[in-house]
Amino acid sequence: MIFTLFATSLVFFALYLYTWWAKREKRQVELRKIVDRKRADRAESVKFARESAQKLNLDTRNKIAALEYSKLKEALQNGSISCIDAVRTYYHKAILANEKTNSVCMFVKEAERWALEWDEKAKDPDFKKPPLFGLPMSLKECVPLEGYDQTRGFVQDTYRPTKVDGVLVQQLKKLGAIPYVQTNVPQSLLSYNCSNPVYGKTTHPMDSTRTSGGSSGGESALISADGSILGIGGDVGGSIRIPCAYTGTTGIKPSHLRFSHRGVCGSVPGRPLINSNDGPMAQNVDTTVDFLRTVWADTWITEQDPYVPPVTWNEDVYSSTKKLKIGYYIDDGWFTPTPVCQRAVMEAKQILEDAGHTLVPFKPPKVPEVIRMFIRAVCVDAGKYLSRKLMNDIIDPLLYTQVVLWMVPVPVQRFFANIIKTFFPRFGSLMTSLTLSTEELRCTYADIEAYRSEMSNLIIEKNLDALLCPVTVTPALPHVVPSKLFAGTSYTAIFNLLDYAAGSVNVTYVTKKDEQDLEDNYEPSDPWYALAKQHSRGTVGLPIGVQVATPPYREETCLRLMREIERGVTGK
Ligand SMILES: CCCCCCCC/C=C\CCCCCCCC(=O)NCC(=O)O
Repeated sequence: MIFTLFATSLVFFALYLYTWWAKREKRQVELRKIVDRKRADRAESVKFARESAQKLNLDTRNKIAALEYSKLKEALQNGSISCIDAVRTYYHKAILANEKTNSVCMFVKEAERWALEWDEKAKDPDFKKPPLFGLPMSLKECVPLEGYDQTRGFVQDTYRPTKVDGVLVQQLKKLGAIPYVQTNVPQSLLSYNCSNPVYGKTTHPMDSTRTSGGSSGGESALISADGSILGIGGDVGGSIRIPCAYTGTTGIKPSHLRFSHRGVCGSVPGRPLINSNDGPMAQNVDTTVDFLRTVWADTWITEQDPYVPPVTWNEDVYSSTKKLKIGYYIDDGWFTPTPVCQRAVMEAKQILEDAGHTLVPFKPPKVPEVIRMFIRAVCVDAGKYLSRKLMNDIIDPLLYTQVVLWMVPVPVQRFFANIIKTFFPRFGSLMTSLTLSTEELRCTYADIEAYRSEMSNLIIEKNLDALLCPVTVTPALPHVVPSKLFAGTSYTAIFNLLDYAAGSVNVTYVTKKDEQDLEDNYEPSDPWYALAKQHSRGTVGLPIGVQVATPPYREETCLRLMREIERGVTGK
């Protein structure tokens, strides 16, 4: 009797599995067809951009291509170059960068028309040019742009073009900027590599076996390969700062209420306490400053979205010469960075001291706890939203490790956590991070609020204006590693949890001596350290950034210090 019952259950289970598998296979075939169609559309958009770029004569193109941001802006303002010529030049530059890095999702065809319309308006002698007049700008794929998909790397979200521009894009267009290209992201956005089944894998401009970072990895690759002068990324755990640090570019994640979130689709909708934000990415700090000074010049954003407080650009704070007190750390007590990332912080510290600031050691409290709270609150529902979407899609192989972790039921993770803690304590502790219940989640939200208070008290008590620390624990990693080494985001994630402003600026490049230090002084005491060590080999010449962070609404202080570090490094 028991045997019959068991055998029947087995048959039903096998049948259920087979039906599930057959349904999924059928869906995969449909999805692959969609991918083929989308890739053909992309090829068509590249063709369009190439033909448009070819209409520009070579001399003009070379002249415009050589202009740095401020000169390009000035030339557009004084009319020595036209908007259409600027767009065609940047179509050309992005095509070249894309051939090297696969960083472009779609060229924005309308950019041509918008440029011609601005040029037409500029013929009127009474026309007052807006401040970003004619400036070509790249946008991360998930930034809402009317008529274009925001797929976040999911095939199921292709051919669902956004109906209305996001508030930031509306403002960019009003200010005269011309979005000309959408850039690539990792599937789900919740990763710091950059690959998805729709548009494929974006590579680092200096080493194609490595990632340009993520999730704003299309932006960092395009900007670093000189295919864009200014772009918009997004960041919920490091997605602007890590790609910048990997590629030698610069960017800032403002505290989240300095921009509108209306219509913006992050990695997990309905996430109250871990705040993502858009932010500028560029080749240098001055460009990001100029951009933010322009978009925060007035309260236009607040007028469109009353949830954004009317906080405008504070030039006094940015231009202040007051000497500041800065807390610095090279190790957060959760993940010791590889030697080169520590050296970068010490060099930035020296630069800031030479500029007259006071640098004091600082230890952020409870970082192992912070990373657990972060993972719980960033996933919100223990990964259900993401795993459902992924199961209904073609899953990018570079995301497999993370996907498996989201799929293992939380009670099973909890059951094995204690056993795993005995031989891999850090992983074991994160195995309790996904939430088991609403009650646990509520408690974590309360803990995050308490942590914000604790940090505020510390910063006030120690009279600190800013913090200086690594961006992440290694130089740019091979494509497959970030999904295994998500624990390495503690240096960036903490500032999303705190909702601080945080930016990344390039300081140095990996040297042979750094590689020797890695061999001699970096102990691979657990599998994550072993991964970090193994994949930091062979990185001589790759850029390394540092991070500056300030409490909310002090973006101007953050940028001032980033600029001072940059000046100390480049002499310009
Ligand atoms: C051992 C069990 C662990 C559970 C599974 C954890 C899965 C990893 C979850 C979070 C990793 C966070 C990586 C963050 C990278 C940067 C992402 C980002 O900023 N994205 C932008 C956005 O989402 O808008």
